[in-house]
Amino acid sequence: MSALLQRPHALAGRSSLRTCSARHRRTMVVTAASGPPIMVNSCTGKMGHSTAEAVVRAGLTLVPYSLTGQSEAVAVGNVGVSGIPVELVGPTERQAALDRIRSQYPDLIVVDYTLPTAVNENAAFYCANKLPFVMGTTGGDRERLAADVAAADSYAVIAPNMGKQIVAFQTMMEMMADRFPGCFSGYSMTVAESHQRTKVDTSGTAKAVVASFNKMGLQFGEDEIEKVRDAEQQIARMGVPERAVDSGHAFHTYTLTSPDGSVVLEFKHNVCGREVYAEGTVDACLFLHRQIQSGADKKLYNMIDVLSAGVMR
Ligand SMILES: NC(=O)C1=CN([C@@H]2O[C@H](COP(=O)(O)OP(=O)(O)OC[C@H]3O[C@@H](n4cnc5c(N)ncnc54)[C@H](OP(=O)(O)O)[C@@H]3O)[C@@H](O)[C@H]2O)C=CC1
Ligand SMILES: O=C(O)C1=N[C@H](C(=O)O)C[C@H](O)C1
Repeated sequence: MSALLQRPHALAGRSSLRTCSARHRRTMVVTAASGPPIMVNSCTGKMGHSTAEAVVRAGLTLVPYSLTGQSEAVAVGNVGVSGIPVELVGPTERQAALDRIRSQYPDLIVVDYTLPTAVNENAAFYCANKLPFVMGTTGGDRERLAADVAAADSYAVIAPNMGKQIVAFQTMMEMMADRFPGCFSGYSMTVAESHQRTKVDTSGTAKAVVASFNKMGLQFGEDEIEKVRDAEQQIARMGVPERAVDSGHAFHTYTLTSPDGSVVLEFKHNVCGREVYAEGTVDACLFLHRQIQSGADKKLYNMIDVLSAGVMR
């Protein structure tokens, strides 16, 4: 019997899916529903694992393979997602593995929740293989990312936040910027974002919201966003519940103040856990599948497109 990684980063012994998974794999192939098969990279991470669980919850086929990084998890062989063994594929085997996977799941859509350092290389790999993908990973060179997708003429949804209600907030900020450009001219702003201490980059969501505030007249650079990663501050100052400090949270506060201090506006969005993003990621996959099936001319989307299409559950 295979030893599985039942939770991300909880290595549970060494085994190889090749020796034990035929029975499981047969089980997984029959779970096919009306949507596309979805391969989640990387199921060893917090977001990847949660998204893979959401795929299963939605009754879609979870492709039982996951591209991952260099960690020892690859040596263990597989990770358990809702009882399904998912084989981990390291960087050196990924092309050969993908060729095999594609012959079994020709319509697959890839989800990427990896690390900022992997974003561009992974996207280049998906583009080179003409794989439609949903990129939830933040950071990396975002301009290059968009340019690579455009050059490859590939289908993709790229967004720093997949949570329906947060995407709605982002949309509202974009609309406000379009409708009232310069409305906060002269105001000053502070932005604080708190995340689990393993988060290496500055929040991509905060960067996107700051871009809208810039259009509203605020002079504010991405480098001025305060990253809160200290547990004591997270609890005492940001109000993060203790249980969410390490397991995953995203608390954002944007405070806008008039030149004389007489007017203050505060925008806040606080999320504990991963589920809201995971569910939105499944919506993005279903949306992308629909666009591909209809042969849509537009190929590169963000989550505001997905929300605006009215397809978020
Ligand atoms: N768009 C959205 O709604 C959201 C986006 N995010 C973003 O998702 C990303 C991941 O976050 P989170 O899951 O918390 O991070 P984790 O650190 O928990 O997971 C990252 C995973 O990426 C894997 N990895 C590293 N390098 C590669 C590679 N080259 N190819 C494939 N896999 C690789 C790691 O595996 P290994 O150890 O084997 O290297 C690890 O399991 C971040 O950028 C975060 O900002 C997070 C929440 C919501
Ligand atoms: O790493 C996280 O956790 C999150 N990352 C995304 C970001 O960088 O904005 C989305 C959300 O904040 C959670």
